[in-house]
Amino acid sequence: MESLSPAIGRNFTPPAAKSFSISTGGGFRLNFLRTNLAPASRRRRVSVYAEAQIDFSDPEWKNKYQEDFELRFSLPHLTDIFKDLKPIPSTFCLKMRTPVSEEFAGGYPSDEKWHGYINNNDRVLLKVIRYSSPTSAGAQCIDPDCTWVEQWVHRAGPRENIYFRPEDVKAAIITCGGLCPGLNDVIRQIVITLEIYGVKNIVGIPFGYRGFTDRGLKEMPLTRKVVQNIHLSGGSLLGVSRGGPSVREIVDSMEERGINMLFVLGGNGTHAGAVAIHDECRKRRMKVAVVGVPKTIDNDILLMDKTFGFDTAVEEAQRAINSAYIEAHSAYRGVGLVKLMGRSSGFIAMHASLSSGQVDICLIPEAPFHIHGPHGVLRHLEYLLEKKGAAVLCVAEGAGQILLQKTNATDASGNTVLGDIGVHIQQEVKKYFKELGKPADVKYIDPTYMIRAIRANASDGILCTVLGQNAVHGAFAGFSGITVGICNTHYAYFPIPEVIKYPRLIDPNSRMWHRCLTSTGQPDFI
Ligand SMILES: Nc1ncnc2c1ncn2[C@@H]1O[C@H](COP(=O)(O)OP(=O)(O)O)[C@@H](O)[C@H]1O
Ligand SMILES: O=P(O)(O)OC[C@H]1O[C@](O)(COP(=O)(O)O)[C@@H](O)[C@@H]1O
Ligand SMILES: [Mg+2]
Repeated sequence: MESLSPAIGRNFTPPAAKSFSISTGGGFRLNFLRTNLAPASRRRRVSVYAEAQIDFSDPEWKNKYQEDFELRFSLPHLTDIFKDLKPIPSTFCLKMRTPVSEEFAGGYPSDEKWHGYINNNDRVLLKVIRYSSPTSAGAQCIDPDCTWVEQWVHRAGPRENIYFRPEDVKAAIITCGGLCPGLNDVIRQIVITLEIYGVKNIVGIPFGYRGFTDRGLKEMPLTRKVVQNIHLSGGSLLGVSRGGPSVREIVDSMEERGINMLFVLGGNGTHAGAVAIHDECRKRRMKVAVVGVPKTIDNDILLMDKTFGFDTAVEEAQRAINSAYIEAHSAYRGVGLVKLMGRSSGFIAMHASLSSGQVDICLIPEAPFHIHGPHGVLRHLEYLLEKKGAAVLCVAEGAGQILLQKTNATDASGNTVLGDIGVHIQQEVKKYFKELGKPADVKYIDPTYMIRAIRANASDGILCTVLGQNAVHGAFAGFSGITVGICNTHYAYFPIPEVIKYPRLIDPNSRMWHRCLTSTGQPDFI
């Protein structure tokens, strides 16, 4: 369960638009705009935050909210810019199993009896819990009464009509940011699906966005043969990087290379880049589809059940926890300490703690804690050593940053370089027990890069397959500036800005975090 923007307050979903307003009692103000359903481009243009309050005494507020939601989640489409663009029947049909011929003289293959296409009006329900009160655990409410408001997003999948002739397509795939299990699986599925549509010109851009401009980095031709076995190893066939050229330089390079489909695999930074590329292409009136596939081991993208690689990371993290447990329990007054990834969200730490059942203390960025003092982590550790003879701590890398010296350093992408909370806790534990004059044998494990570099497990393999295929379907359907995700076990397209407004966080009042606390038995460290 993600928490909401701290600026808005945990029980309220941030909507957008102007001309009617929501009063929240939380002291924030939101505006709504009443519009008739206009073409997607026009609707998006008018959907903006503004400064007025939603009036819940207005009997129409719910309808207005839903209209605005529809507007915010409408998908940018090539026809927003190219009004006269005419679709053609899809070349994607699984009844056509033989290789697509070089010439499409006889028209594109199709089978009228095949019901494998998604209707453009199909929708997926975004929120499935009906909270009856804002005080229900983890409740996300729009109004103070927590009224049920349906929120629908666009169903992903192949459409009957497409907006690119496969022989005109030059598709490029790029992987940016840090590694994540499953990148190769997604690359592989994108290539395979493009080929099924009949695309022959597919390339990989090496080492993230910098591959567009760095001299000496050549694009890599991709075929089914090239990608056939790449999912058997971790990492990215194409390589990754942070930082890189400006959006203008990237789009210049795309223009030069004749790229008209770009598949961008990355996290929130990469997706911000993808939106900027999409906007720049529109400005230049380039007929380009930019489609993202969210890649973040931290699982910090909004609105999705999970992102690919997360399950694998949890499974691998659990192994590290198990080692820490064995070390701690085999030592005299042993303390096992594991640091896991999670820049601003503690999902891996929470899920690995839950799945292992071996963790006594789980620390995440979303739940503040004291190390020292009567309610601090060290005092509880002392209690655990007395009671159980050993203890296991699991800490997310972004936890407790307030306790560390700030460096103000940033990486090439502008992300803050975090202090090492794992090392800090290790030192503090040693110091504390030394001063107490009691033994404590601390074993510290930092499996970060080992976790990130492994290949995807079976469930992530399937997730990557579906996301990769849907990314291609979205591009052929003429959408651009969108991304794809799993939503209540179904697959949906989202306009990119909606999923990167802020990092998805654990709600400390959610059932999942409460379950974790139940499992570890840890107290509040405040
Ligand atoms: N706001 C932004 N606008 C455009 N590009 C961005 C933005 N933020 C990050 N990027 C680019 O996206 C790439 C990946 O970003 P990074 O934050 O490292 O990883 P991630 O995508 O996993 O969050 C980098 O090449 C970076 O330059
Ligand atoms: O050392 P690197 O490569 O910069 O990566 C470290 C960061 O990558 C992450 O694993 C995930 O970051 P991204 O989602 O941006 O790739 C963070 O948890 C961690 O802080
Ligand atoms: Mg990021």
